[in-house]
Amino acid sequence: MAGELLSVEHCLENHLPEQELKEVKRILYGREHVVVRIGLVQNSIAAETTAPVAVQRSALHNKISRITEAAASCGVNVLCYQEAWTMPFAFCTREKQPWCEFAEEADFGPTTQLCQELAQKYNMVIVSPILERDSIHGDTLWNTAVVISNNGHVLGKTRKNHIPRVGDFNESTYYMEGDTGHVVFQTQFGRLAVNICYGRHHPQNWMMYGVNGAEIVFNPSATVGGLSEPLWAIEARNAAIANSYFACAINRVGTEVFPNEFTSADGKPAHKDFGHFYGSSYVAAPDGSRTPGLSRNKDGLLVTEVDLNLCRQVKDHWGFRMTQRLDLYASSLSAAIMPNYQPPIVRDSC
Ligand SMILES: NC(=O)NCCC(=O)O
Repeated sequence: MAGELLSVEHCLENHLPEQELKEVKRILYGREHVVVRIGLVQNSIAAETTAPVAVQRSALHNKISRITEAAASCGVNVLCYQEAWTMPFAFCTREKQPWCEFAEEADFGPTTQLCQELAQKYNMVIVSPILERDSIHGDTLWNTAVVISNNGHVLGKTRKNHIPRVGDFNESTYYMEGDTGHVVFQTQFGRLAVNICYGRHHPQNWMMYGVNGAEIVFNPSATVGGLSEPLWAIEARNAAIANSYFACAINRVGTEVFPNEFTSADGKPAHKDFGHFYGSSYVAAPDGSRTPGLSRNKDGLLVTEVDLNLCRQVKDHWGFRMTQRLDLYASSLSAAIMPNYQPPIVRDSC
């Protein structure tokens, strides 16, 4: 043998077949900790809202392709974009046209095709939240996240369960309440789920992804400072703690100005913008720690490494999942949703 041995590991890696190497490493070093590099993307729109739909979408495709390349150069394994990333957040307008034209098929639309190319090229799982057009079911629109495996295949889709009816978030005008339940996607880099935007105000929505085994739950959002900023830092972080998983909150940035005025039905003057989308994307861990947030007004890519084994360590330490008494709540809730339900309120008869 020429020269000094570089290291035992190097020698093993060079000479052992993959499966045996794994087993030898387990015997030598103990259980392998799964470290996953997560990327979150927050961005402003890339063209005027008056530009043709195809121009607006392609400008966003270009911007996001560049950010995805940057994520790849940081070694990101799983990348998630913001809610309805291919379009301005036009739901405030209540106009159907041209905004419904942004909807596209989840399985084979142009955005999914782009994400498939990127996922395969960079060996990266991509979570791509879009406005979905489901032509098989009567052209129904949904607010959907498409999950693309790192081999470029569409792993599946999950739809937004809770639709906001607050302020200018008039989203029920555009798409239906999701019908995919609380799907969890087993990927090479862990079990992922997606709780889209307004679902973050519903602890039971977060909870169900945990019940179904998620280790990382993304919350791609679009929300404005005047409405939700005081809640932002709390909700995903609390979800991570309560459910012993990693929670990743993503919000878009900038102020989007629309061609026609709309009102907020509050007696105040009509206006053309939604307010400021405040970014501030972050990742929270099951032990309650969190990353700093991204900027309130700049495009950003947050890259963070997470050890998925922390989910189990925290479960064993705190026991929140073990003590959560799902049986108690299942029977209480089954009773509470009945039309003739009488809440067990004990009243003072005097
Ligand atoms: N997109 C969306 O669901 N926004 C609702 C506003 C919020 O939840 O802060």
